[in-house]
Amino acid sequence: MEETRWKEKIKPLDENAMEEARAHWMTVGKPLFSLGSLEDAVIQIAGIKGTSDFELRKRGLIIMCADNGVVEEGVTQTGQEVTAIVADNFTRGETSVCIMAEEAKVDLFPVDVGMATDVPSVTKKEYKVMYGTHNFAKEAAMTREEAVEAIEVGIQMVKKCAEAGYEILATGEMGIGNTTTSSAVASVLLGEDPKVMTGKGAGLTKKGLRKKVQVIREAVERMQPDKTDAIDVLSKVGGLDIAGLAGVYLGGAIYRIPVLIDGFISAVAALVAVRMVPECAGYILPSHLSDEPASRKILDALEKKPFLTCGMCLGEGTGAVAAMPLLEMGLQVYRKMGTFDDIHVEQYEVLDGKEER
Ligand SMILES: Cc1cc2ncn([C@H]3O[C@H](COP(=O)(O)O)[C@@H](O)[C@H]3O)c2cc1C
Ligand SMILES: O=C(O)c1cccnc1
Repeated sequence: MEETRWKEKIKPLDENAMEEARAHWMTVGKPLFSLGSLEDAVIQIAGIKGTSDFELRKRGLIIMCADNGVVEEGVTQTGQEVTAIVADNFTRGETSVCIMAEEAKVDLFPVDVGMATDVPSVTKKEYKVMYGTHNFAKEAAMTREEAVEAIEVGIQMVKKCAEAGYEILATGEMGIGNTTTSSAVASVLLGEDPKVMTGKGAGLTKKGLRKKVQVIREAVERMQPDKTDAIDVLSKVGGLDIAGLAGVYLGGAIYRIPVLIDGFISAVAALVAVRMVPECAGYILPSHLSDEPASRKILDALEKKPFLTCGMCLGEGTGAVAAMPLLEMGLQVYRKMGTFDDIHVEQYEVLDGKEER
């Protein structure tokens, strides 16, 4: 089983480093626990990195780009040529996430894991699994082997980033039709009705949304993906971008780099990764709550509480990139702020960090 091979490479979080970070927060001269989940994130990242003394200055965003055969069914507002246009624009600084990433000092790594056409500025033969998936309304989106290959591409990308010294990674995707595949995968994995798990994606009329739900429902009923086997679900009704991102989460756990979830699609990929190898969950951090209707359910299933809730639903990694400066602010308070002793504030009782909040 592929999962066993990945699982063997993942170690548990470093409890000592987390204990040190937790204890340090208790000395920082501010109301205890007052930076909320930013404090938890710093503690978690200490566990990931195996030290309570770390920086998150070198930041990367891995953007998985792929096409989805199911767009033939009329489940999107634009054609699949948009995937290639936006992918190319990632390399010119001309997409929404490029502009946000410049502000947040995040480097972009767009990857063609399966676009329908080659985009010379992005496509590399070694990462391209296939030229778009098949239409899952008619046949399985891809073979099991192709899904695993896309997962391996994600792991490889993280390896490269680890070797280049990246300290934190964000996930992003570009692929017209990928909210359809994400809703299909999520409804199978969570055992929910496709209607509950499906939204308008990049924009659909009410009629278009009804069609999208119907296409997902019929495909799931016909192909009967095995909900206990995430790779089966991916290959029958998923996408190469989701598979590639699942690999990025696994890679984060293997190479001990924190990986931020972006929006709906990226959260579904995190769910796939965690269903394959539950041990990778500790290496994953949330960012925002996407406005796609099923996002809350997916983050709940992952037991991740988003830092930001501002109704974003853009994809490309925008939500994950938006959370980076916030995390950085929390980290710099942890690193630079004086202790209660330094600022001459006496506490009546000194707590050890194990108290209930
Ligand atoms: C111009 C444009 C830029 C985008 N950037 C991200 N997405 C987002 O929309 C797509 C998913 O929505 P759907 O499933 O409805 O196709 C993904 O590519 C996602 O990243 C975009 C979509 C468009 C149209
Ligand atoms: O939440 C997302 O990631 C999202 C939602 C709609 C369209 N594209 C991306």
